[in-house]
Amino acid sequence: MAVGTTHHTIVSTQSHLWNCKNSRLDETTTKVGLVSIRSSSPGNRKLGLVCSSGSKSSIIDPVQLPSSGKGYHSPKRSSESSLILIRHGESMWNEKNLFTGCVDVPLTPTGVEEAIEAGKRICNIPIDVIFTSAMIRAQMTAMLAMMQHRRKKVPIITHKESEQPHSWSQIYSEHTRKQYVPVITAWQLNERMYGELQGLNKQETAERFGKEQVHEWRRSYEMPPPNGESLAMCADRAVTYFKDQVVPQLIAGKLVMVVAHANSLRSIIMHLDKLTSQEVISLELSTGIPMLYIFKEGEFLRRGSPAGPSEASVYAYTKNLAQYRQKLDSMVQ
Ligand SMILES: O=C(O)[C@@H](CO)OP(=O)(O)O
Repeated sequence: MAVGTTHHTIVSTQSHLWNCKNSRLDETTTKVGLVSIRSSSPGNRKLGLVCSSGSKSSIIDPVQLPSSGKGYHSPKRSSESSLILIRHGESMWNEKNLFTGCVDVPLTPTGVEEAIEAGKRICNIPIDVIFTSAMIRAQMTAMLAMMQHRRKKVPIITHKESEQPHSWSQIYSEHTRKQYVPVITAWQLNERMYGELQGLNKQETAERFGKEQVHEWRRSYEMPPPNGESLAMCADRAVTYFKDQVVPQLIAGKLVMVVAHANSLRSIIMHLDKLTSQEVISLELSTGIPMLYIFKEGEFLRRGSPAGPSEASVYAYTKNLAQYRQKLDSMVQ
């Protein structure tokens, strides 16, 4: 099956990327499966809708986050940056339908294809710094995606676990330094710890404990699985890390990519989109689909999933991205 077709199938079986409770599933959007999100508190936020036909997608109505002054404050108020979020490609335990959590499982060949396809979709979007979890499935995805980037910068993992690996990995050429993208790995972005469900089959667990109980363990905000982390506990570390380490990079004008996991990213998206604990129950992320946010004047503006490197709508939103793409077009590859 062609890579592009694989993506469409995956997304449409899972119905959506951002699908919140009470969301309206528009028939015309199900092909790539993105739907609008209705806010539970009317007037708080406008709907964002990405719709698709064939292999193209475009954004109809960008999300407006509240302009209540609660956003991040940047010293350079006019600065604008972008944030790409990607859930890793299919892992060997996704394929077997096993609870994975903090077990460090690699990608399947399909996951490798998904990562490459994700890279093609974002190959015109500049990336200055990459954050991944400490897990191999996220790191494989980040590296494979970067192989597709037109700028051909080399992603290099930054080892800061102690002084020695850090000092032993210094780069002594200014020219070479300009040609790399630092990859910062952080356990805080790891998948939620699934406790005693890790390694169990999801279907068999639902049969044993009941579908509703298992759904609550998997999707509710507050309820942890037995001896594992709830989404709230996962958010405590993942969102804290995001605020402490990722946001300062964006404020400094850096273009950032974060490659992580279904639930660590659900907690981050819940924060970015200001979803309630009810709304986040229905938030599902497909493997290997990039999601773009523009960070502007201290606010995150969700821009959907770039369908391909030449998708005009992604670049139409920001002058910087458009200029960067023009520059890439004019460069001899
Ligand atoms: O098993 C896991 O670690 C996660 C992600 O694959 O499962 P869930 O579908 O419950 O988010």
